[in-house]
Amino acid sequence: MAYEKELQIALLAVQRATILTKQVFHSHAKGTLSKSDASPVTIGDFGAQALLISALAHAFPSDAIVAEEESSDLRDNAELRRTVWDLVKDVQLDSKEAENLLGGAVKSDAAMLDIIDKGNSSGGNKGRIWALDPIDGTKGFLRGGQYAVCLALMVDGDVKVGVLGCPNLPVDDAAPLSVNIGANASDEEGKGVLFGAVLGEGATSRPMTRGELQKETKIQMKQIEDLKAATFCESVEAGHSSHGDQAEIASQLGITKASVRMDSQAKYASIARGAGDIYLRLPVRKDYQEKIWDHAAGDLIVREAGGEVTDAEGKRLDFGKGRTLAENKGVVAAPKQVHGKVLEVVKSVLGKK
Ligand SMILES: Nc1ncnc2c1ncn2[C@@H]1O[C@H](COP(=O)(O)OS(=O)(=O)O)[C@@H](OP(=O)(O)O)[C@H]1O
Ligand SMILES: [Mg+2]
Ligand SMILES: [Mg+2]
Ligand SMILES: [Mg+2]
Repeated sequence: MAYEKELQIALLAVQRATILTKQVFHSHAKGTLSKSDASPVTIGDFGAQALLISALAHAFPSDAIVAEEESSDLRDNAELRRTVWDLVKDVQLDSKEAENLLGGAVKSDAAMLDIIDKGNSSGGNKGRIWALDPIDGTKGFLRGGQYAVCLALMVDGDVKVGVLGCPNLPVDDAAPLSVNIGANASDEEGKGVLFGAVLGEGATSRPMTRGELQKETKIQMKQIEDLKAATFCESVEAGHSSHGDQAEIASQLGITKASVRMDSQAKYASIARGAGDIYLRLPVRKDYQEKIWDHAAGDLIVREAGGEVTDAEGKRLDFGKGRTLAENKGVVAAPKQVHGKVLEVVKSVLGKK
């Protein structure tokens, strides 16, 4: 199989990072700060980024990394730095062999800061670049909703490997998507899934563990004949995608079921496994550029499960333009056989505005 080592390292690294995020999820103090764009970041985001990059830098030292967070808030705040370091230094996988593949523990708090900042690549369409989001859906994470730990490898701008760790999604791929899935999240027994895909080799899911990887199962999007019966997923935050446009599109497609709102790339994962059918993310603000780490893994997982992912104009998402999807607006993800129909309605609704 192509990219076998990359997939294995990515799955283990995401699994290890989720041990840390789950620990923070269950702790009272999440160390939340507000970033310059008013979005939140927590000790879980910093800690998970340090663990992910540490693993990548060990296994693939020459690869570039585009990651969401940077260390300046921790350099300016000794107490916060200590809190994150206290988490990072102790988190390890139960399997010694797996932990060795990731290079073991981070050496010191100073090394941790430098590791976090290795995610500062400007991206592009040359060579091997990892795109990583330590906690996607930080608002959801804080609210007790869905969140995802996201990692993707691009080679010359093309996504080759994608991994999503979703601690609060049910393990069972066939579990119906409840409308509350984005609100009443928990990581109790039976929750926690690792999704993976390699270009040309299909997509899989497996239960998340604290050690060795469990056996994977192939996932496929649901074959829908009748769009009226479709379930569509959208963001929780009305500022992240246009609930109004999405409701209008759904209504024109004849969809009668209420949308399922959840944070993070758990939306891509949920449609890829056939729990939902369609993911609509239509822009609210014309000037917002989507970040590559919010889409790279999900885009590949959906396409490898039999779906098509484009922007609102029908263009493939272009991950080779830097840290953002500078050439794309919005996301329309659906099973291949109905994507054209969905896109037609998206264009018509947006065209009338
Ligand atoms: N204005 C605007 N428009 C679109 N997207 C934005 C915007 N602002 C932020 N973000 C990014 O949205 C990421 C979370 O997306 P979600 O789909 O999970 O959003 S939601 O919270 O469920 O509404 C979120 O990722 P995280 O920061 O990793 O949580 C942001 O990168
Ligand atoms: Mg963020
Ligand atoms: Mg994100
Ligand atoms: Mg994030």
